[in-house]
Amino acid sequence: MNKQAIKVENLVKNFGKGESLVEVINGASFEVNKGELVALVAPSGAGKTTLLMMIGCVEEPTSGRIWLGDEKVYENRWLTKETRKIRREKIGFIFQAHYLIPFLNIIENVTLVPQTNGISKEESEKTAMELLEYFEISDKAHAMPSELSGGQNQRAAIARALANKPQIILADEPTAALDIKRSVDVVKMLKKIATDQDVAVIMVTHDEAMLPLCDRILKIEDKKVVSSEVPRDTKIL
Ligand SMILES: Nc1ncnc2c1ncn2[C@@H]1O[C@H](COP(=O)(O)OP(=O)(O)OP(=O)(O)O)[C@@H](O)[C@H]1O
Repeated sequence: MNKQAIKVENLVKNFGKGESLVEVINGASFEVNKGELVALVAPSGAGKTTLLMMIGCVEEPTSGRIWLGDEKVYENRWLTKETRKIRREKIGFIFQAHYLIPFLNIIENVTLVPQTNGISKEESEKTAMELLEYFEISDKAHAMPSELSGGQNQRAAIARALANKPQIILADEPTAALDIKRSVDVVKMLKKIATDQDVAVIMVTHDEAMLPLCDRILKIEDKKVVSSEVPRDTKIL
């Protein structure tokens, strides 16, 4: 079976035109395998979120090629009209602020996308409860997001990202609002998901303490993407 979950070839992203042209990514090529947790690091403004949003079929690249699993989704244009469908079926997003819907309880938040995808209420609630149990917040299933701690809300947001059984998780600074212990918990959880469910996870982070918990680092350098090993000698909690 093909191990590749994401492949990007010669990707280019510019914003604006003429004098106001901003080149953000210029010729990025890399792959991420199933089961891998990869940290995406670069200075502020270097294009981390932009890159994540292109892989997530949210931001249209300027040129290049993107494969998600075996499917080529972009070659100088989106190869499908239904980028939203690809997003819904293949990708789970996790953000810094958890973005749970405040007027829905936790289980309603987690079942929203599967039900939008046509999964029955019963089946989506069964899967959601399994996920909430896995994340040790099943007792909060009927609580509102405002009744949960920051770490519990972030775990609920990860459960929501997993509810549509994505092949790829794109996490944009998922630990930025958490203290070190909770951050370590979240990153270890992402690694466990990657391993247990053969999901590819790309996690944007500014926190060097999280790097030893990842499998590999992708850095944006000179508008390209380079891969490096994680520092193994740093001791973490
Ligand atoms: N819609 C847009 N229009 C014009 N320029 C944009 C747009 N979105 C992003 N940019 C520019 O692209 C560059 C990369 O932005 P991006 O948010 O991807 O960086 P980042 O590495 O995620 O930064 P940070 O770490 O601060 O979140 C920045 O110079 C930004 O100003």
